[in-house]
Amino acid sequence: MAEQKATNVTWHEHNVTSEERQKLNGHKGAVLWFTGLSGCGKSTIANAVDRLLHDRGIHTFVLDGDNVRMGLNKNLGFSPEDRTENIRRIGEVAKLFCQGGTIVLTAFISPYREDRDQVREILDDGEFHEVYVNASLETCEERDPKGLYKKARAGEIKGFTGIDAPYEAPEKGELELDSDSKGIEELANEVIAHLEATGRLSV
Ligand SMILES: Nc1ncnc2c1ncn2[C@@H]1O[C@H](COP(=O)(O)OS(=O)(=O)O)[C@@H](OP(=O)(O)O)[C@H]1O
Ligand SMILES: Nc1ncnc2c1ncn2[C@@H]1O[C@H](COP(=O)(O)OP(=O)(O)O)[C@@H](O)[C@H]1O
Repeated sequence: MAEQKATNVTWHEHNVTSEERQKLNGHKGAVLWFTGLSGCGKSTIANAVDRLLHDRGIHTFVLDGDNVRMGLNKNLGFSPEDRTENIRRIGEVAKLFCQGGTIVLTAFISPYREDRDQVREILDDGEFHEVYVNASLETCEERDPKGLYKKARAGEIKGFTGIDAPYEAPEKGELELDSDSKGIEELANEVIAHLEATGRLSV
């Protein structure tokens, strides 16, 4: 948990309530937290779901690993402490989007269970949906779209998730996607079905 440094700060209540935002949008806010190894399909699936929802008139936004690391989190690397801070900041940003009524899709490895649980903690009941994109290390290494596994195996990248840094799979996630054997379209539709079943796509 990051400590509160600033003193003399006061929380301001919003004038427009989240119920009013939901009514305007026609749906609730949510955080779809995709987690899994590099190359498991987080980004591709999140963007496919984003497209399907957007085309149905749902307000969405994707927060993506590499993009956030080039801006907001450009001062963070891949040490355990930096990964924790990366996820903490992204969790807070996702919370703001969610409060604004958006369905946020995040695509970060987020390897530590405790860090993901912390994000769950700061959100209201029903808002956080941990989506485990389950692809074996073998599958991810085979895909290796950025050639990073090859570099990690060659010792050119140290502390690479799944090779010489840990990945802690979800134990109580809301949804698990089999990215070893199913295609993007099928998996994206499973996510939509989950959102429908949990009532997030209506008021
Ligand atoms: N050491 C190491 N370990 C894992 N990944 C690495 C590393 N170095 C660079 N990359 C690239 O950074 C992407 C992961 O960033 P994340 O912000 O999702 O990581 S984390 O959640 O903070 O662990 C990850 O992208 P994805 O493939 O999209 O997951 C990699 O491309
Ligand atoms: N279920 C899947 N079936 C086949 N190919 C996939 C699947 N999921 C992802 N891919 C492919 O694997 C590669 C890595 O996917 P990506 O979404 O970048 O993963 P991540 O964001 O988890 O690193 C991409 O080339 C993507 O098209």
